[in-house]
Amino acid sequence: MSRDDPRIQAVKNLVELVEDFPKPGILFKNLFPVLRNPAVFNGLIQVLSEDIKARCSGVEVIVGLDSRGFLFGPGVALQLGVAFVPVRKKGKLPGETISVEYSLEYGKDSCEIQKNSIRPGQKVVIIDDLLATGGTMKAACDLMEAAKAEVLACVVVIELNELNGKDKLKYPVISYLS
Ligand SMILES: O=P(O)(O)OC[C@H]1O[C@H](OP(=O)(O)OP(=O)(O)O)[C@H](O)[C@@H]1O
Ligand SMILES: Nc1ncnc2[nH]cnc12
Repeated sequence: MSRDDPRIQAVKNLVELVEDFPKPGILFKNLFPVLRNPAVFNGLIQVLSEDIKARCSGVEVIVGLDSRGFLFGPGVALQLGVAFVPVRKKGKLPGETISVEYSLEYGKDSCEIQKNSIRPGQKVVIIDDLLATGGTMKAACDLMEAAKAEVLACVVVIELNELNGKDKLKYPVISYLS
């Protein structure tokens, strides 16, 4: 089981916990120290890639979420020899886009992909650093459905179990730390 993999334990040891950031009451889990340690960062990319290869047969596209999904998605896509496609927050992508709106704690936001970036029927795996309420990942799943892609799994390094983000998602969630 990958959660017990020493490469994941090494990641766990580097996660920085910051109280009351960015707001009072939030315990922020910062993965940036992992990127300062090439051996641990590489180990994480290897574990993610091995699991996706084993569990998401036929994956054709790794979809990374703006912005911290961009830290891990491209490395995994390179390992697997498949495409990387970014989901961006609104107004950042040129040309024709597909957008979906999603709810935040206060108000709404939207995210987008370039219309020609994913073909109907393509098998995709969505990657982000962390699943909290699940609103961001749900919006990405909705975008994939709008593009008629087939979502094989949602992969995050950290899942905040107490927020039940998984309940918003109808696809398998693969996570490593909580
Ligand atoms: O499950 P949710 O409640 O939607 O929260 C999880 C999202 O929040 C964070 O991103 P953030 O919006 O802070 O943007 P960033 O990656 O650009 O820092 C995190 O990287 C996830 O994308
Ligand atoms: N607790 C948390 N730590 C890091 N990123 C987050 N995004 C949403 N909640 C977060």
